[in-house]
Amino acid sequence: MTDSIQSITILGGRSKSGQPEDVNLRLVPGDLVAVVGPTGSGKSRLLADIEYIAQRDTPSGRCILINDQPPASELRFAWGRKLIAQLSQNMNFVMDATVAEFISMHAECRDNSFEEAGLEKLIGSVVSQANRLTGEPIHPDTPLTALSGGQSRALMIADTAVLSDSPIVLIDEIENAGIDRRQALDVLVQNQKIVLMATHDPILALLAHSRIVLKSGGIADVLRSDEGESELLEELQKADAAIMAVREKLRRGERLEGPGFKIS
Ligand SMILES: Nc1ncnc2c1ncn2[C@@H]1O[C@H](COP(=O)(O)OP(=O)(O)OP(=O)(O)O)[C@@H](O)[C@H]1O
Repeated sequence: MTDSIQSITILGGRSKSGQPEDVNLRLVPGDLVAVVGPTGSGKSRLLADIEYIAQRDTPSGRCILINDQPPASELRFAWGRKLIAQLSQNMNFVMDATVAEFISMHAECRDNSFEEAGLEKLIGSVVSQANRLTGEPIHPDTPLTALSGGQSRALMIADTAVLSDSPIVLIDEIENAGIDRRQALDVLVQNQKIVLMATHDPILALLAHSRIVLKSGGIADVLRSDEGESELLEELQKADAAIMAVREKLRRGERLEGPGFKIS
């Protein structure tokens, strides 16, 4: 399905108070968008509108175009549930299988015509993408239940990027533990997903190419990163790296005195 979706367009509806939204936002594969706003501001509604390919028939009155057109009704309902892959914070495996068996099962659910060599290549590709994201390498013959939290998240993200046929990936904050968040977003974007990420984390929001600002159920603004924000991102990433280094020392049971860092 990814091949058949070249764009998603959000046409504005109205906020909770009926204020019209002045929005015509076209997203293409490889776009990374943050969705920001306080609790109750309508983040989930916006994402649900995309998932249902709303045709001015949801509370927000928004219209979603696929490839610049309203979808034919049979496609709307066939696509509906498959449009969005969700990556949530709680990613733990409870299946009694190895990493390679899990990837094979997922691949075969999608397409059961894989030759053994093709499958091996696919497993290698998912595992190597996952290993870009985590400090502790994953091996194909590791049991899923033996993966750490960071390794599980990395495998889920790589599996979604490489194997899921959903063109849109919705991310609920990526926890800053055991995983390289920048690489995680890169893996999805490089695999031509349209990534929408609801977040309150300034680093994640600034890693996005643009951000949708929600207020009272309406899209109040769509901001694009500028030079000032790129500089701020660099500063925040330095501070983040310093905190991570201290956290690592804490984990190793070391004392936490100097060399300190200052945020002026
Ligand atoms: N444009 C809108 N018109 C009418 N109702 C709306 C609109 N946007 C959101 N709502 C409704 O407002 C309520 C809160 O919205 P929603 O759950 O999407 O907020 P949220 O930002 O995801 O909140 P949280 O951060 O707490 O999860 C929901 O009942 C939703 O259906």
